[in-house]
Amino acid sequence: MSTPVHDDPLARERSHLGASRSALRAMREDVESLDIKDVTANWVNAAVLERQIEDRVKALADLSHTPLFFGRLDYLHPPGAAGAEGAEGERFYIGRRHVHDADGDPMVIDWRAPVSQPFYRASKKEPMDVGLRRRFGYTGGELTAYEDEHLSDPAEAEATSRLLQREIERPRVGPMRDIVATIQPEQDEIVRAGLAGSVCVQGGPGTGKTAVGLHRVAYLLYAHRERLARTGTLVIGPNASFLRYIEQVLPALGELAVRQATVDDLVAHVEVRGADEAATAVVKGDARMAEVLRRALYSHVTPPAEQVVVVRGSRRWRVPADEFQEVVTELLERGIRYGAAREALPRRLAHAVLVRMERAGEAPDDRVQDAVARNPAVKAAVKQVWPAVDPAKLVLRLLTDAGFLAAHSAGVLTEEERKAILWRKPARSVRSAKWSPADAVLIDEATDLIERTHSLGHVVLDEAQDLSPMQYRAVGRRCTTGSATVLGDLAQGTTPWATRSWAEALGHLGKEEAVVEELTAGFRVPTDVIAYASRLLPHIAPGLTPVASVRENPGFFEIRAAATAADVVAGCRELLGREGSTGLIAADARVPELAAALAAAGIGHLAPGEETTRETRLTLVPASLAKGLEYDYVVLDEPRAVVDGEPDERTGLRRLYVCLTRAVSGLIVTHATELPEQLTSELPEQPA
Ligand SMILES: Nc1ncnc2c1ncn2[C@@H]1O[C@H](COP(=O)(O)OP(=O)(O)OP(=O)(O)O)[C@@H](O)[C@H]1O
Repeated sequence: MSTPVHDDPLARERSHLGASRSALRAMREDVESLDIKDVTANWVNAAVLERQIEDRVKALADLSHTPLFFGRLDYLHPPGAAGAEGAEGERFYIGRRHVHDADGDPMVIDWRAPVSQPFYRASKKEPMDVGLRRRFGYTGGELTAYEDEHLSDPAEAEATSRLLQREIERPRVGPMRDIVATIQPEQDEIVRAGLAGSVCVQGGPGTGKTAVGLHRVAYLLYAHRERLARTGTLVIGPNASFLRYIEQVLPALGELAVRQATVDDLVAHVEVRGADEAATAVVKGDARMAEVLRRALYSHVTPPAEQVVVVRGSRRWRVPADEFQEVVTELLERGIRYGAAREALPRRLAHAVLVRMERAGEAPDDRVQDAVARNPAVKAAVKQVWPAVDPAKLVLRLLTDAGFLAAHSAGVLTEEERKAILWRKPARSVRSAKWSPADAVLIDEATDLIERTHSLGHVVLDEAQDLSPMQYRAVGRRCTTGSATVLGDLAQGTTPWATRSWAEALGHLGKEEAVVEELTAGFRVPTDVIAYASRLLPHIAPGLTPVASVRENPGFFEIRAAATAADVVAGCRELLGREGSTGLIAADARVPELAAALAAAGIGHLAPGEETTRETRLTLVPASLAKGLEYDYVVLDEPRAVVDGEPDERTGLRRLYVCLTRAVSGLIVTHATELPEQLTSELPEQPA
């Protein structure tokens, strides 16, 4: 005889799941059946409404692979009555979205709601009025398990959650997934930090920085929906393949309107077709360039040499040069943007004329002031004294005209630095110039000097350690009136201008007040592998705390000699025999040879960021693109070549650190040449 439903907790939970699904379906049908003809006769409104309805229907979809709820909280007392005798607390199911029944009573509560917070934060030490915390386990969309913690029961021992562990250990397939079911308390604190403040997170590889940043955006959009819908949000990542890897996390959380971009995308004022040598890019990325640009721009403002004479009818009105100068000085001192001041200038001159008209007994009104401001003599005077400047042309001139650069960088740049940034082959025009990424950032700075950049409500900046000071400024001006979440790892900085300290970076960003948090629990890399990679830490970022892996599965880790590319491919074939994704990471220069060897062996492969399929689970990853990505299994080819692929040893070792920390379940390091000594210093090499 089967157990009746009311005695079988799992059956009861399944029945709640079924009921929640039906309720969600009813919510969706309600929206679908809205007849907008009744609501609006205007076709523009109708089109807007229709789109909103479509979005809402999309947001209410019941996705079979994402369980509707993953947790349950039974509170001890009703809200606001903690400690009240006799009254029972409510029960809430925690999921990705809010679901209510026909009466409007909640069936599932959004994970971001305040009542959901104890699901992530409550502990035996601080139960937050939670009597029971239940986690649910699913297999193929079916609710198959649950796990209870009685937080207020002193007799119950604290235990690690098996379901949590299972989620952490699950094989990785396809793009990044959300972690709503298993956000850890220290991560949750960052996720739910207020919108007003900026947060900076230093964390080693796999500590969940990217995950935390994305969940923070989702949380902020929930808590400040209207404000952020107006002001906008932005997630910045290091490159297109990384953005492809993370792009599905926010939509899966119901957030479809978050822009994701690289810093290069943000500053794409010109077509970038060139590249700088490291020494050049370092100078161009230095914050002192902002001062050079400012000086160069304002050198266009010249003291008025003559009076302005405005002829109206039979009368002539004169604004003497010294009064004109006073207006100019006042505008310079007010610190408004170059362009705004230039726009204000004609009206200021017109005002001076109007004052004279009034003194002469006339009674001019606003229309007269407008007309005077548009008078050709006023326009000509403004053009002379405060000319329009094109930001790209300004940068072009600085980079091509040695005299102009010298004049405006005196005392700011050294002679050597000037030489480093002057183009050897001067371009004739903005269009024909071979702009580099660093040049585009300079143009962005100049653009902002002329016209204020639009500021968003919140910006998440991932892999921040690689930004130059000028890039930080470019990001900072996109959130001057908003806040930022800055994520990074000083040990993974691989650009010549990589961040040395977060305080410095936050200064360039204009967010000096940001709190710096550290995450040290590692969710990706197995213990043995992270211990091996951490041998590099004293050489690449002394003082940083090594990551402590929370994975129980020891994974596997092997170092083996591989004389040829075919040996490397053999390693890949071995790993492809296991479940999940495999990455072959190699120095950029070795990628073509390995691609050929894979093809010769009949093994198909993908490029980073491309989605793995059942047939193709191997990604060939150039070391320069490995950052931020992860694979179940990794073959890391020739560490020495990875190090040597960078301009200096420290950067090389940092690149190697990034590459060594991409594996979730297992790593094979293959090498034909000797391993870098910093890796071999502790353990003798295992036999091949
Ligand atoms: N609380 C968690 N529960 C389950 N998985 C988690 C948790 N936190 C992070 N992860 C997983 O760990 C992996 C690493 O996370 P993430 O990529 O965000 O780390 P990171 O700190 O940005 O790493 P890197 O420095 O290498 O870019 C991801 O697969 C992520 O989903």
